[in-house]
Amino acid sequence: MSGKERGQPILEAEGLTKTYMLSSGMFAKKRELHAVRGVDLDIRQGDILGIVGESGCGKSTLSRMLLGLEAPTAGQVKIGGQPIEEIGRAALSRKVQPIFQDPFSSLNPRKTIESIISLPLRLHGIGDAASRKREVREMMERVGLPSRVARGYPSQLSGGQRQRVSIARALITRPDIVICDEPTSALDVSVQSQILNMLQDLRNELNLTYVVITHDLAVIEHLATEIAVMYLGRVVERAETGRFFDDPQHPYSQALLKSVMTPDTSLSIPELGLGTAFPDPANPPSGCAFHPRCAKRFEGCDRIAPSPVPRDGGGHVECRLFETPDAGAQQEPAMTEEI
Ligand SMILES: Nc1ncnc2c1ncn2[C@@H]1O[C@H](COP(=O)(O)OP(=O)(O)OP(=O)(O)O)[C@@H](O)[C@H]1O
Repeated sequence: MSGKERGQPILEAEGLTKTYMLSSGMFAKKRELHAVRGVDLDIRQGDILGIVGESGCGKSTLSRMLLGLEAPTAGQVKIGGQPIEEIGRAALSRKVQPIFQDPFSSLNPRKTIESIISLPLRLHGIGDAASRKREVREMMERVGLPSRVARGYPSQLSGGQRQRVSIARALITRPDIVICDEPTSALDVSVQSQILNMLQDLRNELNLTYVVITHDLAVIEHLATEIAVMYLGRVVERAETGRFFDDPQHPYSQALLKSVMTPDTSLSIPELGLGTAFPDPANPPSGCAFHPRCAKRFEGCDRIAPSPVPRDGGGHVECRLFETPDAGAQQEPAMTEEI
């Protein structure tokens, strides 16, 4: 489907950039760390965009900016076409809600489950005590929590139940967009797919749009309609999920997919066989940031930054191989293993 047929984006990022200034002492010169570098995204109603990449590539920084929790250094986020600075904090938190990775640390241990789930309603002054109670019970039922746990505390629940509580709390004000940062990585494997299936059902029932941040391609394959692959603060490939898994185009995406074949995807992206470690965002490689690890690099990749090239079926790939049709013929000998 073309972008036009799918209607206007509900969430957009335009040239979104975050540069942190690092100080290494009172008299030392500050250094710049480019966490997110000019990211453009457009997410349509009902989409589930999975953002994947190695630790340190900028996923969480990007999600904090999408939530309005962190101001960008440059660029902007729009919801329904309106810049988020114009929306105001209270209205914004009714439109966009986060679900965090660790349901235990994000739930107040001294509050009852009912009080935790109803907090956003109370903060926004929605309803009276009786209607809030009804809303909470209804939402608990939707997320598969038995009503008897309402008067219990987070420590009495399993990890999966705690994540159901944080999902109920995120959805109680009926947001349009939910930003899920590693929604299942703290959970037992047996519970992960239950939570992913539930997120999918809730999206259909409540007309939600998700951005799912993860290092785990299995989560993307299970849940996402589209994928954005991040590398050192850039989205280096964006595609519809099925097309991506059938035909990953960026050499980094190909290495990521290959890594899924290794057994332990639970803690972080496993060894990618790329020869060198993820680069330091405070000292990024010149040209294409991926070139030191790329088995397909060729003349100029160490000097010239690639530009996005449209992919068949929508999305883009940011690799000079696709800008220069005969580039493969000029490949430099690779220092890394074949991908
Ligand atoms: N407040 C901050 N001050 C300075 N540097 C930061 C800050 N927050 C993040 N960074 C740096 O920005 C880069 C991107 O970090 P970010 O947490 O967004 O990556 P990530 O892909 O989410 O990683 P992870 O999966 O480990 O959370 C990293 O090098 C990180 O050290």
